[in-house]
Amino acid sequence: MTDTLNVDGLTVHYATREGALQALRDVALDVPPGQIVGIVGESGCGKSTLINALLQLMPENARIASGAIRLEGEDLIGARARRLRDLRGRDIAVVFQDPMTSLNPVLTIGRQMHDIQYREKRSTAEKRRMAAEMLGRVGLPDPAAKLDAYPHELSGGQRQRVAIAMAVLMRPRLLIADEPTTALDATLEVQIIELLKELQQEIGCAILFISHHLGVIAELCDRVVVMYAGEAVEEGPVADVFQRPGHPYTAKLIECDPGRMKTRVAQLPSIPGDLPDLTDPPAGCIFRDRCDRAAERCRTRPDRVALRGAHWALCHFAAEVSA
Ligand SMILES: Nc1ncnc2c1ncn2[C@@H]1O[C@H](COP(=O)(O)OP(=O)(O)OP(=O)(O)O)[C@@H](O)[C@H]1O
Repeated sequence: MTDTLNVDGLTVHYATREGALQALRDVALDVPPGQIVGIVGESGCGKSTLINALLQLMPENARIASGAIRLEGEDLIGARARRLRDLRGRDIAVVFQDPMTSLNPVLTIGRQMHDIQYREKRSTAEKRRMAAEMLGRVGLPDPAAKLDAYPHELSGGQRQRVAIAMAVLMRPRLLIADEPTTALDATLEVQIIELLKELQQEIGCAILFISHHLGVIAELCDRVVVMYAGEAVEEGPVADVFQRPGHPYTAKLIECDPGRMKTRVAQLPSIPGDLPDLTDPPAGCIFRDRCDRAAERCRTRPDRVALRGAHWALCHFAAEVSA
């Protein structure tokens, strides 16, 4: 079956005064239909660059040096601007950390939910009914009245629910959720995660879920991709990756504070050292300078080492780390 999203060998550079900054190097990932794939990595690992590339909304100094991005087999990098607008308006929905990114402050919620159904052949009354029903589904009290409210009249949690309701109303093929719960308190976060799970099962879309929270990824996702300094360094089924990581970076994240897996602390554990300079990344393993296991061999670039099932890690010692 064709993957909903397929990213292959994606390399993105930013032009900077110091030279080309290699924000993504040879990143590959697949999101199969109906699955939830998580992406985890510390700040600067390239998550935003990846999302912008997926949406083909990149800053002027960005350049896709190589690779392919396919939505159900259709190449997005070569797609025309009009086709991309169509895809973004219907097939790819995004829920951002700050719901105001996707809500228009000067339009009522009802108007925005009406507009998002622009391609549906429904009457205005029917669209309004569908919108209210969706607001009810995401747990907003008094949904019909909320349609006449402006975004600033709602709380942050309510706005995020509206953003999710709007995304789901699109019935997208791919939903990209970019840290959608990071700004919310823990109780709300649980509710939003439950909601995403439920709606995903209902509409059957694939989800790419970006988060700093290892616990949330563990709870929500089928698979996880761990990113470090512009590279996907490990990927596999969530339980397998978190229980038996094959990359020392993943192992370190988990080892630094295993309690976080349960308590969902909002930040990734900090591990000693800094990200490498991406205008001049080290040859060989990208994690070498921060890794306890670094050896002479790590001066050469590791290949993917296959572990159990569809689990791999980009480390010469993956089999030992995982054991
Ligand atoms: N427009 C830009 N020009 C130059 N460098 C950039 C630009 N945008 C991002 N970068 C650099 O690219 C690298 C990846 O950044 P990116 O924002 O994708 O990471 P991130 O994982 O999303 O981090 P965060 O969680 O902090 O947003 C970083 O080194 C960042 O400084």
